[in-house]
Amino acid sequence: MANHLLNTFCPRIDFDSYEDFAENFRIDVPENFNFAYDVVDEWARVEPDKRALLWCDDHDNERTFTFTDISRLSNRMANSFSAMGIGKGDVVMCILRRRWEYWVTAVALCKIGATIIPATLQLTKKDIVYRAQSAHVKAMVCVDDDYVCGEVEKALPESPSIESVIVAGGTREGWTSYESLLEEGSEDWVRPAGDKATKNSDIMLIYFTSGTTGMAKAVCHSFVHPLGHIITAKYWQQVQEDRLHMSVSDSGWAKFGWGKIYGQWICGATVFAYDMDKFVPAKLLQKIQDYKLTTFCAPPTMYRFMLQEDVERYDLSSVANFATAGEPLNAEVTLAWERLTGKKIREGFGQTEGPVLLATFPWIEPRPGSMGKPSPLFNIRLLDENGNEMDDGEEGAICVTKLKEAYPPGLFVGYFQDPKRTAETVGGEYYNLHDMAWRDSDGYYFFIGRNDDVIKCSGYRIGPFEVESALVEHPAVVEAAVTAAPDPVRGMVVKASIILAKGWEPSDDLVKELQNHVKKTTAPYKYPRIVEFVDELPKTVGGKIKRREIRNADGIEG
Ligand SMILES: CC(=O)SCCNC(=O)CCNC(=O)[C@H](O)C(C)(C)COP(=O)(O)OP(=O)(O)OC[C@H]1O[C@@H](n2cnc3c(N)ncnc32)[C@H](O)[C@@H]1OP(=O)(O)O
Repeated sequence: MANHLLNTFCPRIDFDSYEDFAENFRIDVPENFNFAYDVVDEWARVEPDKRALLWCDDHDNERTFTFTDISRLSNRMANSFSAMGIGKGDVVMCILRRRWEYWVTAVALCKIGATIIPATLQLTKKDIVYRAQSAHVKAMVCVDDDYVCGEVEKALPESPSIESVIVAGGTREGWTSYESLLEEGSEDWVRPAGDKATKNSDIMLIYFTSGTTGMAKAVCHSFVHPLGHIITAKYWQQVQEDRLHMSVSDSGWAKFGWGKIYGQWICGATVFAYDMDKFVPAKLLQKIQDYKLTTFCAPPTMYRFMLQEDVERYDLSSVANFATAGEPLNAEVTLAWERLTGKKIREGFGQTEGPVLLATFPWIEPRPGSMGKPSPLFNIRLLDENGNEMDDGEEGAICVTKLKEAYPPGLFVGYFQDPKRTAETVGGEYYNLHDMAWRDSDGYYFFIGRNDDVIKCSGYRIGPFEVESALVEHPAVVEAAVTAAPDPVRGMVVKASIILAKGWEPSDDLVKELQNHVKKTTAPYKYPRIVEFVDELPKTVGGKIKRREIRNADGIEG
């Protein structure tokens, strides 16, 4: 029964051209849409043996889950979570790497109507406390990992809202075993009705993501969010029903939502998950070859790392479509990839705040350096700081406009319990992404850079203020400015310009010490890979650090 679900949500799914698609694609959002019942359980009902997930790791473990398996296991977990007192609107944070339990947990919480916070394994105690306190986290579900569980245990005394800690993939003293919860939970679960049913406006998911100032912001997605990813999966990644799709991402990132669950399952594709201990480019290439993946997506940095291997040695001919997003893809990379594999890489663009916004859709010939054209779900415009629309060839900020006319399905609905910031950001006519771009006369968009201080490095989004705060906690540092600096492999890296305290001298040892200090104080991926000791920092009259000046001196526009 091909495309059974897509046809339910979209009046039309086949198009003749990009123009036809841009004009006529539509999603009809059902009332009280719930991904767990309306997608997972629905596939289990109509095609019980349909494969949902093929999972493997670095230790010869491999498991296949059908939609029926995910449906039953999530029923069990929903019952166990409920027995632990987790109900509709409660918040559960998951640090599960790419373990299969993540999928079961996400679906179970969706069934209950609870809110999930996916988080990366690199979080420190401080990050966990901050998230637990600001979102009133009631339970933690974590992978059995000494670092992860250790940081959570350190965070518990300052996180009084956390009532339960659950460990997956092992057992630990003081932690409830995930396996035992699965065993104990009944497989009978009835979709709640009335007040207990989820509404489209309820919060399904919160991502914490870096901004320019302060700690990470809590970006809220409603229960409608998964539908927005139909565009991401079907028309950008071009996933195929019953074929394997792989997106490389830890479950803590929005990229996981983009590539490993929502749109893929709505399209009936099988998610391929490789729960790697560490990213080893050769092993990833081997998996693509061995499992004959049909569609593949990874951040540009991973393609750059793979290109340092002997790519020609691998048979990647099963892959019909390669995609990328997360940071700009250099033209040289896409050209080198095409030379070696015969396929171009299709770039997409978006943020944690929504599904794919611009992409090289199927009818569009990829242009090196371009991220493609707008998704039909969004009224994308390039605007100047006064909200005026820019012409072809002119630089403007990418904005999602006409929010008041029709709020696009999949776009975030605000910041958790922060109505002021929500109103300022998405409460008006348009949402400004603060990403600068220009458009050519054929309608292709080209990324220029951020017009704020947020750093994109190796596909990560890093707020300079968090790193500066970590640095000034060290006695050697009087002041620090954190900016992006270009890097051939990682795109950008974090650079710290530091004024030392009296009595401290620049040295390689001190650089290492400061880097390790940041790794311990804030998530390790944020540490400055370049450290420069300076006598003074460029400042405004008001004393604010002019990060832009440092960036420009390093050759970065904007
Ligand atoms: C569209 C989107 O949303 S994109 C998706 C979101 N982003 C991503 O998925 C990120 C993609 N990028 C990556 O995964 C990585 O950068 C990779 C795999 C490409 C490269 O990985 P690595 O170079 O090994 O590390 P990474 O960039 O994560 O940096 C983390 C650093 O902290 C270190 N580190 C990691 N965990 C810890 C820890 N618990 N304690 C101390 N140090 C740690 C790492 O060793 C690394 O330091 P090093 O380079 O000095 O060895």
